[in-house]
Amino acid sequence: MTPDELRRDKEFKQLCRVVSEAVNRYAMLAEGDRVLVGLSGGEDSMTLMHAMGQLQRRAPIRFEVVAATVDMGFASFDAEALREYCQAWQWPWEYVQMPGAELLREKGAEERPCAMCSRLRRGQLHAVADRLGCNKIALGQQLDDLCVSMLMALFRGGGLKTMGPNVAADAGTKRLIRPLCMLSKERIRKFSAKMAYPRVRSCPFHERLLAEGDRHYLEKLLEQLEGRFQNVRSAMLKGMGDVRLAHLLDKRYLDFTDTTDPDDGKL
Ligand SMILES: Nc1ncnc2c1ncn2[C@@H]1O[C@H](COP(=O)(O)OP(=O)(O)OP(=O)(O)O)[C@@H](O)[C@H]1O
Repeated sequence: MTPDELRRDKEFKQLCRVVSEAVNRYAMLAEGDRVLVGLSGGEDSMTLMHAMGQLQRRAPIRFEVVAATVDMGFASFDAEALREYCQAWQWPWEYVQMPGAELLREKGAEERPCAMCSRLRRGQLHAVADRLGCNKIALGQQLDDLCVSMLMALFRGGGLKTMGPNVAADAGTKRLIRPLCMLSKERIRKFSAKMAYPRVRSCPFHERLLAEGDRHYLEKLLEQLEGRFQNVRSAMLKGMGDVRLAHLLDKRYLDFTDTTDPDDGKL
């Protein structure tokens, strides 16, 4: 697709409308921001980069966008294909390499690699953001990721939480933003199919994580739930934005002297 075709594409326009709504709702962008987009080469972050470009053209504020890719040193990661794509779309692109595969092996983290892998990656992204003077880092997590994280935290006893759309990072020196937080994976996938993104990635643990990983298990569960609860992702999005503290069990937020009934007796 050419840049002109993309700008006219109906699906892309609709997708950007949702991104723009999320950006406004959660005050993700401000005049003069320098935003580093974490570009893994996957369809979410590639789509995020396109959407950020459109926002830049359309938004009443001015902000800069740079993409950054951390090459973790996994065999067959095709950085060249990504470089070519970035060049073709004239995206400013930073490329950093780190011996991630080696570090995972040394630390014996290959059994459960995700947490350490993302911690290492995050460190690199923050370093690039500092070097380039970026005050925000945009990540490509979408609505399904937020729903799955919510369920994961709940089922593992990690509290009622998910990935926030706009959170302080690095001791408050930067903010992490997630402009795709209101878009389902399905919509991004459908759009991505038209874009012919290069196949650049190779997580060596992918097959095993698909078969055994909790995240993938919960992704499948979310799909099953959709069969029973229509628009379950939208319902969860609504729920995550509508916290009823008085009906939860966290004593920090309960007032035992309050006599008003927040839900008028109904649960
Ligand atoms: N190697 C990387 N370099 C830069 N940013 C990355 C990298 N890997 C992940 N990210 C960022 O972190 C986000 C979440 O990571 P995650 O591992 O869930 O993504 P992914 O499934 O590998 O790719 P995507 O979300 O782009 O489809 C990505 O959307 C992207 O913004």
